[in-house]
Amino acid sequence: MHQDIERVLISEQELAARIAELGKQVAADYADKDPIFLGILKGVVMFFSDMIRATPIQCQIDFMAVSSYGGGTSTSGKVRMLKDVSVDLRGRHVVILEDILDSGVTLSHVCAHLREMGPASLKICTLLDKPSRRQTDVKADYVGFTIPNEFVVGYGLDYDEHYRNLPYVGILKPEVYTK
Ligand SMILES: O=P(O)(O)OC[C@H]1O[C@H](OP(=O)(O)OP(=O)(O)O)[C@H](O)[C@@H]1O
Ligand code: HPA
Ligand SMILES: [Mg+2]
Repeated sequence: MHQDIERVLISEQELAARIAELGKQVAADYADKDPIFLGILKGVVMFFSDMIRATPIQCQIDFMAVSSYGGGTSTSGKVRMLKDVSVDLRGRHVVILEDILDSGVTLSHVCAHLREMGPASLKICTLLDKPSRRQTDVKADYVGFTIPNEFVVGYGLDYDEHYRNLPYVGILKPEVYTK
């Protein structure tokens, strides 16, 4: 295990098993809808690639890049859009794929932006949900794991742009971000 990790919260095996289940559920719900899976970069990178391979239906993919945490462990409250969608969402069934729903500031902002584009439907699929931190009333339609109020990294999630390449989700030692 990495020296900065206090403990593994979700192992590689647990991630794979849960994503296989989520993929089956989303595939059943969207089988005839040719959905657009819209990933919110950068944190979603690993979940996105595993999730779409677990969802073997006709679909398209696209990405937005937004950032609000910078080098901190709580939201700055300001969501910077670094890359907008690049396909036409009008009349399409859109499933947002996210790594984590925490304060909800990011997804509230993203959903408001996407609704203006006139999708036929808009749903949220998040690997991790941390409801204890919520500041907005956004709710996910598909949740991989509900997690406690801890700052987690790995499997795409970062602290100050590091740890994204860990294959598991781990709790970061508080001394790493309080020093
Ligand atoms: O619910 P919230 O409190 O808004 O937090 C969730 C968002 O925070 C992280 O993004 P971040 O701004 O760190 O950008 P990144 O994906 O590039 O790491 C994460 O990937 C989510 O998009
Ligand atoms: O717990 C977290 N870890 C990493 N990035 C995050 N963005 C929101 N919450 C988190
Ligand atoms: Mg981040």
